[in-house]
Parts: sequence; C-alpha cells; structure tokens
Amino acid sequence: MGTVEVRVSAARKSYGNTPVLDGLDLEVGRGEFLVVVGPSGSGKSTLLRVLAGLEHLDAGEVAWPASENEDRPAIGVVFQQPLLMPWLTVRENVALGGRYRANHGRFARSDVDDLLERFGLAELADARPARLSGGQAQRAAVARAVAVRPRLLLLDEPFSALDPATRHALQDWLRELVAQLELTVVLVTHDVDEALYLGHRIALLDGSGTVAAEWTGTPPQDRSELQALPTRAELLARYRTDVPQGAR
Ligand SMILES: Nc1ncnc2c1ncn2[C@@H]1O[C@H](COP(=O)(O)OP(=O)(O)OP(=O)(O)O)[C@@H](O)[C@H]1O
Repeated sequence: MGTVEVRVSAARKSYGNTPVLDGLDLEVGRGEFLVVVGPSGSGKSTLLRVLAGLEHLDAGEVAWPASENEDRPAIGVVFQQPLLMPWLTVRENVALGGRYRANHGRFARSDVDDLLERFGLAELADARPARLSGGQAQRAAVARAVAVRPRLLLLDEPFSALDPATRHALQDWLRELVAQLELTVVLVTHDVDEALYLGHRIALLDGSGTVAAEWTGTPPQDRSELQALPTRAELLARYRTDVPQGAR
C-alpha cells in the first residue's frame, strides 16, 4: 500500500454488553476503493460511523497519518437514503456540502455546476428533490458528499434501497466516477456481488468484531463474470448469514 489515508488500530466498541468492534485493525490507502462486506449486525455501519467521526471508540484509535497538518480531514458520507433537504433545489443541496469549507477558499459556485454536469444532474439543478427519481436523488447525495473534496468518501449501503436495474446503473456510474476523480472510498454493503464488482480490496466482517479476511484484486469488467470468480465462492463460504444479537 502507498500512502495510508486512514488507519484504524485495535478498535473496540460495544453497545451495552455486546461488543461490535473487538480489536479491529484496518488501513485504507490513498486512492483505494475498499468494500467492507458482512451480514446484518456484523458492525459495518458502526465501523463507517467511526471513520466518519460520528461515533467514538471505547478503545483504540483512528489516525490520519497523511493529514497531520489539517484540523480535521474532510470526509464525505452517503447513507442508504439520500437525505436531501426537500426545501432546497438540487444545486443548493449539492452546494451545502461545500458551504462549510467555503471559508478555506476551496469551493466556488462554478464547482457545483461542474459537479452537477459530471453527475448528469445539470438539467435538474433548479428542481426540488421530490421531482428526482431514486437514482437521481442518490447521485445528488454523492455529489453533495464529493463537494467537500473529501479525503475519504464513505458510502453506507448507498444503493440498497434502489431497484436492481437502477442499482446496477449506479454501480457502473460509481466505478467510473471514482476512477475519474481518484477518490478514496470505503463502501459498506451486505451484497457480495456489489462488493466484488466495486472493490479493489474487500474486507469481510463476519461478526467476530475484527476483519475476518481480506481479498485484493481488480474487479471484473463485466458483471456476468462475477458468478465464476473463485473469490466469490470463498467469500460466500465465510459469510455467516446471521450474527445473533448478543451471542458473542
Ligand atoms: N446506537 C446503537 N445502540 C445500540 N446498539 C447498536 C447501535 N448501533 C448499532 N447497534 C448494534 O450493533 C450491532 C452492529 O450494528 P451495525 O449497524 O454496525 O451492523 P451492520 O453490519 O451495519 O448491520 P446492517 O447491515 O443491518 O446495517 C447490531 O447488533 C446493532 O443492533
């Protein structure tokens, strides 16, 4: 791995008596597309919230070795629902992402229009979110997150609320976008095929509270190749489908 953007070391987090992260170590390299996959309840969202600074660890640390001179590195987060402000236009929603950093001279209105263009939303710039399809709304949410020029883009099941055709279209779109903008991404999903199609590295959380296994490799060009991937069989074999609550 080249430059390490963020490093999670010996992370521990419990809710009540249930440990969710139990000595977890993970590094994300600059420009990497890491997918964290695992069954429901394995701690994926908790890990993402920890990376986003939305959740404190009970023990362990999150370090940003390449951003030591910044107060706090910019992080973009997208959740399963787009969470756009209904009373603002698409342009205003996307601009919200950058507004907080405007004082640092990092952001201009033309940046928003460039982003809208790149995201295929230019024609909808003055529309309210209610007019958008699910896929368009989620693209606007990603645009808002990218508008902060994030060191790290965090995506928590961003496509799982969409119908399969839209989900596939957005996966293709995201692959291209991430390559073009050279983003560093951590995406969380319970969908093994989404992980294999998007991730250059896949980390499996299996309910043990640590990274149970990792795979590295270039994703297939075509979705039809997914079924035959040896990694898929291996991943599914290790994928525990249920993590009983409080069982550990
Ligand atoms: N704020 C909270 N308070 C109490 N328990 C929580 C809280 N957040 C998560 N948990 C519990 O921690 C465990 C891990 O949750 P988390 O959401 O991180 O898992 P996940 O892998 O993202 O699951 P899913 O795919 O269902 O979103 C679950 O048992 C969940 O119920």
